[in-house]
Amino acid sequence: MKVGIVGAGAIGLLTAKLLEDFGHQVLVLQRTKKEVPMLFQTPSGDLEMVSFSVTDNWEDVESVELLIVATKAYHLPAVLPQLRTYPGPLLFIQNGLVSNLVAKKLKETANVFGSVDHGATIQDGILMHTGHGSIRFGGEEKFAYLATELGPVLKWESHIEHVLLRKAALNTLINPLTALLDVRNGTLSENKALQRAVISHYDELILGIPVLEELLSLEDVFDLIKRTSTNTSSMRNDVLRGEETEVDYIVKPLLEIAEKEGRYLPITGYLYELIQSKRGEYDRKYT
Ligand SMILES: NC(=O)C1=CN([C@@H]2O[C@H](COP(=O)(O)OP(=O)(O)OC[C@H]3O[C@@H](n4cnc5c(N)ncnc54)[C@H](OP(=O)(O)O)[C@@H]3O)[C@@H](O)[C@H]2O)C=CC1
Ligand SMILES: CC(C)(CO)C(=O)C(=O)O
Repeated sequence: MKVGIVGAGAIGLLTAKLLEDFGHQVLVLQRTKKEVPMLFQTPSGDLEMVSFSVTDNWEDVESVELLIVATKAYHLPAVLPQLRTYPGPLLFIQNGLVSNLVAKKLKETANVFGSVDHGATIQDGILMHTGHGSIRFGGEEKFAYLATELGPVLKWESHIEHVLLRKAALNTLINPLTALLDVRNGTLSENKALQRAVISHYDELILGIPVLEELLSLEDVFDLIKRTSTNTSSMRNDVLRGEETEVDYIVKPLLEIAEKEGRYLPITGYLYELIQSKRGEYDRKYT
């Protein structure tokens, strides 16, 4: 299948590599022409040479059968207008809950949404696959064929909204704290006080958004923290680099979901504001 990927970042290139390994023809669209990694490191540490087909011309991806948008969520306001005339399907794989934004801006296109469980980063010109996982996606049933055509890289989920909500809750519990305290994920379970803080925050989320209780247990939360214990969360990474964060797409939608039911989430709201305060650093850098 001919697949286009918007964004030559860690997840865009990892997805390209995995799809190419299964025989698909992949073209990666960069914002501006830049060198891409030529080395790939597997989760077990083995190195392989890689080569990607890249372009910075949107016209080149017009004829693909699927376009995967692998930018950060905060890039979407700039990217979505470019996608208005694309016939689709479009697969959005950002962390967070972006479907409302996409639906508002792209009324005519066919959109599906996914969640990435892989870990990936680009360091010293090497694309590193730091954690095995999958890309689960879903939406209108008529797009389930994509999972069959694309092979094991993409897994169809009939209730993708639950997968995305669960992931947003996990990211809300882990990312802001690690970013604010400048600690790796594992510290949240190793430090007893932080462990208690995560438990209180979890209790608040399941009281405020009751459906979460069926989707996410406290054990799941600490299991993920332990599995990613050496990770720098994406929010901590963004804050450290003085970049924008995905807080408006991960944390804010949870506040809004609870608010619709007349509930306020004080811990979540407090963390949201503290992360927003870091935005000042981003604004100072860019304005
Ligand atoms: N990395 C990980 O382990 C995981 C990431 N995710 C999620 O996946 C998404 C992608 O993350 P990740 O790959 O790490 O992020 P990166 O920052 O590595 O990649 C984002 C890429 O998008 C590119 N981009 C931005 N705007 C445009 C544009 N207009 N046209 C073309 N390209 C553009 C950026 O280009 P430029 O270099 O020019 O800025 C950058 O290369 C995020 O939502 C993240 O939360 C989810 C699970 C794990
Ligand atoms: C799962 C976790 C917390 C891994 O670091 C992540 O998705 C992130 O950092 O955004």
